[in-house]
Amino acid sequence: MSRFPAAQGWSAWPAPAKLNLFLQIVGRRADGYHQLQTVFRLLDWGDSVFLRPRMDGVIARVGEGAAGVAEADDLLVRAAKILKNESKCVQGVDIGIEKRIPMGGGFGGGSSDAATVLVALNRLWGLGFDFERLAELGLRLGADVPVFVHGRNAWAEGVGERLTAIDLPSAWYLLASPGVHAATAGLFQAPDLTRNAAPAKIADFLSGTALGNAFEPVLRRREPAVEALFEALARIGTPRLTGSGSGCFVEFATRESAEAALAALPVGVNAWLARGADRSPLLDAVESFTTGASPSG
Ligand SMILES: C[C@@](CO)(OP(=O)(O)O)[C@H](O)COP(=O)(O)OP(=O)(O)OC[C@H]1O[C@@H](n2ccc(N)nc2=O)[C@H](O)[C@@H]1O
Ligand SMILES: Nc1ncnc2c1ncn2[C@@H]1O[C@H](COP(=O)(O)OP(=O)(O)O)[C@@H](O)[C@H]1O
Repeated sequence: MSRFPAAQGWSAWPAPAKLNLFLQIVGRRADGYHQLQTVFRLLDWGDSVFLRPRMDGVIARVGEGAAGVAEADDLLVRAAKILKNESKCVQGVDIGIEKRIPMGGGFGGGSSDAATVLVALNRLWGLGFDFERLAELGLRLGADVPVFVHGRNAWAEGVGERLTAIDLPSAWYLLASPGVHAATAGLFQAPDLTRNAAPAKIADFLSGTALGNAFEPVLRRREPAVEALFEALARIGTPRLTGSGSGCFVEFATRESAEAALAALPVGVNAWLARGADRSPLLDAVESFTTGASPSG
């Protein structure tokens, strides 16, 4: 039984993971932040966020939360606080999470959790903010939050907030984690990171000429566990890094081929499968909520 049952007022909302199918750095802003070009692919797999509005104005995390993350630092809680401050809403909310997305793996779990809180609470509190406004608020929490708010696979520029929706072919992914936490800030500072790549076009990605990840060579040199994972995954396909790592993935056209690859991996590789999404399952949950049906709890 769920720890957050509908009978006790909880509603359940998906927070999908993402992959970066391509990532390069083309420059730097005056404040030092790096300007990227990347392709975000949303997955039909991720965390589950549970929300239960409360009338006393308190925002509280219920249950364990993301391992090792203090309540005040939790992106779930910070997203709810930003929305409350901006809207002057008098309501509060209890927040629960079933965490599946490994933290610090480049799968975007924290950012997606935050986006789900923004989008779902906007409905539950009846605020009527549009997605643009929610994405702007989300950007204050992290560069990956806006794509999760809009819920479409996207080509992204700027720090990841200038989004162009793109259609991607259906695909299955073998995801793998080497069990090391890649510190994003440190990797952006790495002297051997290529940060002046020639700008690519969406067509370069779609034709398959732009598929690399600028962090991949840096992380493979720094982390023996990442290099070992790449070598193991190379036996079943073409491994790639997501985000700033340390998570990796291999793309397959069908579920059957992904399952066969998973079965062929050496024992001890921490890998699992996920389907690429056409659009975020969060959008479906919000739309069914609008039409009067309650999301599953
Ligand atoms: C690399 C990407 C690709 O999707 O994803 P992840 O690997 O984190 O999932 C993102 O750009 C991650 O953006 P974001 O989630 O905002 O990064 P954070 O961990 O908050 O950033 C930590 C630090 O990295 C540096 N940083 C971050 C983003 C950026 N475009 N330029 C930077 O220089 C800044 O010093 C920042 O303080
Ligand atoms: N709800 C949350 N889920 C995951 N991480 C969170 C959360 N709230 C804060 N964090 C912090 O954000 C960091 C980055 O997490 P995450 O978004 O999962 O990885 P990545 O940015 O590599 O995709 C974590 O190491 C953790 O310190």
